[in-house]
Amino acid sequence: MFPANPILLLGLIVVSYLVLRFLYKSSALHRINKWWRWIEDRCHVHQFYKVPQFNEHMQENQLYRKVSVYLNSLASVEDSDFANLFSGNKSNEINVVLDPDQTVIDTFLSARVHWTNEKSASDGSRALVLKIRRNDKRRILRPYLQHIHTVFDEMEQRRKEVKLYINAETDPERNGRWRSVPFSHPATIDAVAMEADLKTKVKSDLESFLKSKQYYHRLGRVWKRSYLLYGPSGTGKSSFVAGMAKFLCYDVYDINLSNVVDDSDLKMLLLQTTNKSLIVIEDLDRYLAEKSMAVSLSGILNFMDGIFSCCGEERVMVFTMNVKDQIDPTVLRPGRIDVHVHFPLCDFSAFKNISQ
Ligand SMILES: Nc1ncnc2c1ncn2[C@@H]1O[C@H](COP(=O)(O)OP(=O)(O)OP(=O)(O)O)[C@@H](O)[C@H]1O
Repeated sequence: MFPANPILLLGLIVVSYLVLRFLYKSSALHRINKWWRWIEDRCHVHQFYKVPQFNEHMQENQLYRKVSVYLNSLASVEDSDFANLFSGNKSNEINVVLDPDQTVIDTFLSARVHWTNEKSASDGSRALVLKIRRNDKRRILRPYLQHIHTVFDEMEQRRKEVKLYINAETDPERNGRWRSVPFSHPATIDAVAMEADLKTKVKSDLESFLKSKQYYHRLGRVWKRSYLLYGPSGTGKSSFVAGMAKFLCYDVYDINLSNVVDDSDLKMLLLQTTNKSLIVIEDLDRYLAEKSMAVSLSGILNFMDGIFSCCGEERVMVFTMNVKDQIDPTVLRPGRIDVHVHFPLCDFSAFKNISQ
């Protein structure tokens, strides 16, 4: 099959290499692939769905915004012939935005869909037009739109600036009102020195919590999880809380129990927190040991697991303590505390990690 003459064989290899190099350099393979897809598309009946930028009352269509953010995040946007480059909100962030009349291809559950960015010649308004094969429509349309919603929500969550809310106000008139500041704590979970296995376990526990909405709903449970971080002072508990908030991209509500007037004030504070938040009470053991607590033990128990703690979802509660041995076991029972994380005094390897 191959020429016996070595010179001919060498010539054949060189020519094949040059042909392949030419095809690759001239984007001919890319073009052939495009033409093939074009021919293939002509062989199917399609259905079109328009997502206009504005409704008939000229209000912005939220779905348009979601689809547009979703499409601009796809790697295939970069394959379109024209795309615009914009700087993003964060430094080093560059956004690729589809130009009018450009088409981007997406794949979902092995079906290919096309989105075209249309601009109306009459009023300049835009619309995104979804082209989907009629055969795939029933199977993928709804799950695909749901997928776009989910991806959009995740992206928004990652992009938003995390805030720290504090109930620091001692003025009785204003007590119970949250004050917010940008949360700029430099700690990350990775930067906290602790046993590697334990860190991995906590990270994967947080990750699976984020994905467990259906699981909690199926069991009829509120989508929340509580952590107890305990160990001597100065062992990294507060830093770990900051790392958790950053990892989850949740706002932090730091409850200072000294500024809480009574049980119902604590209730109000909780009711005024938002979903997707991390609610922290530091040094709970010290507070529970105080003789003259403004908030009763039952107030604390209800805060952790009572009926009003269920108003809202996707919340993580974190309590820190120096020691948990003297604590009333009802405070620590499962449901009130789901995960216990011990922060021992630094050993030599942890010390090395911190001081690096
Ligand atoms: N394991 C650790 N990993 C990284 N940094 C640590 C660690 N332990 C302590 N530090 C550093 O020591 C300082 C105190 O840590 P942090 O406030 O997180 O401790 P804490 O356990 O919350 O203390 P307290 O109980 O007194 O509030 C911080 O600057 C933190 O960066």
